[in-house]
Amino acid sequence: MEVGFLGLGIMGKAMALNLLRNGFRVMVWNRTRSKCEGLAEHGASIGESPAAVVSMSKYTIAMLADPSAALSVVFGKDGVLEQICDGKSYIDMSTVDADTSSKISEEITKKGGRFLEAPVSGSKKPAEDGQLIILAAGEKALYDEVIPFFDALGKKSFFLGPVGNGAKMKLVVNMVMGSMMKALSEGLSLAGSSGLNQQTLLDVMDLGAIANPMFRQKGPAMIQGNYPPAFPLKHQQKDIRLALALGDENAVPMPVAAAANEDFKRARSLGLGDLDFSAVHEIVKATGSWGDAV
Ligand SMILES: NC(=O)C1=CN([C@@H]2O[C@H](COP(=O)(O)OP(=O)(O)OC[C@H]3O[C@@H](n4cnc5c(N)ncnc54)[C@H](OP(=O)(O)O)[C@@H]3O)[C@@H](O)[C@H]2O)C=CC1
Ligand SMILES: O=CCCC(=O)O
Repeated sequence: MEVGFLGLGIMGKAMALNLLRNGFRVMVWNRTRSKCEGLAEHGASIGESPAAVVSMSKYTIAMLADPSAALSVVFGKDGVLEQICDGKSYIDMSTVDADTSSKISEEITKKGGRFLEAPVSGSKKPAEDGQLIILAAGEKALYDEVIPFFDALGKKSFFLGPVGNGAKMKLVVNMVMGSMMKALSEGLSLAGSSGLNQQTLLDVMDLGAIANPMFRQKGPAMIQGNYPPAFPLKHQQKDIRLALALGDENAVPMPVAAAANEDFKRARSLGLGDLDFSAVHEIVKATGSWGDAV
């Protein structure tokens, strides 16, 4: 099967490579063209625009930064809408809000195309290893048809019903994740300030009821003040902001997530947006009594 792929950032590059490794013919496009060259070395062809990719592909997958990127790639000049038509499908795996996804879905289907939203849980390494968790919603027949792609990209796919449910599920998960990251950061700071060994704190937590891969993977680097980007902080802040908006719409109070959002916003304002989201630790450290101030 041939497939188009739009957006070759941290996630998109790894995902497109996995499709190639699994024997699919892939045509890629990225706003910054230089990022396409690495994929071409692995056998991808390069499209000159999103429209060019859609014109050559029965299925086109997108993995873009945020709602504004997702909308501009579809609605902009030389965008997806210019070539989508009966017989072609668009699968947006970016993390966006339900309104953005619905807008895209409506216009694609008006043109006769089919649409699926399919944001993912799992970061750079799971993307490289084809171990993502796929949260799909939209047209069920299309979901069934693209399972071979999802099998190459992930370890488990969920079909969650109408368009919007995938986006919402993803935002809820990342709202919890952002709040947990703030809690971990406060725990490390409190341990340090109280004269405890921070690695021992991680070891203790890893053996008990709150053990989880995120603490295990990010904790040691946070102690060292290292934040190589796997999940960029600017995207975590976008997700928690969109989750808070979903909370507003549904009158769900979320004071913990709102407090975490303030720290992620502050981190962005201090230029930490392109680091891993664990860099929020620099903000927690700076506002406490332990560690180096930002
Ligand atoms: N990293 C992670 O761990 C995870 C990320 N996600 C989500 O996946 C999506 C991609 O994340 P990730 O790969 O980390 O992000 P990156 O920041 O690494 O990549 C973003 C991609 O979006 C493109 N882009 C940004 N703005 C525009 C625009 N206006 N028009 C066209 N293209 C644009 C970038 O192009 P260019 O190269 O030109 O800048 C790049 O290809 C996000 O929605 C993120 O929330 C989901 C799960 C995990
Ligand atoms: O959206 C990013 C999620 C990162 C993860 O699930 O580890």
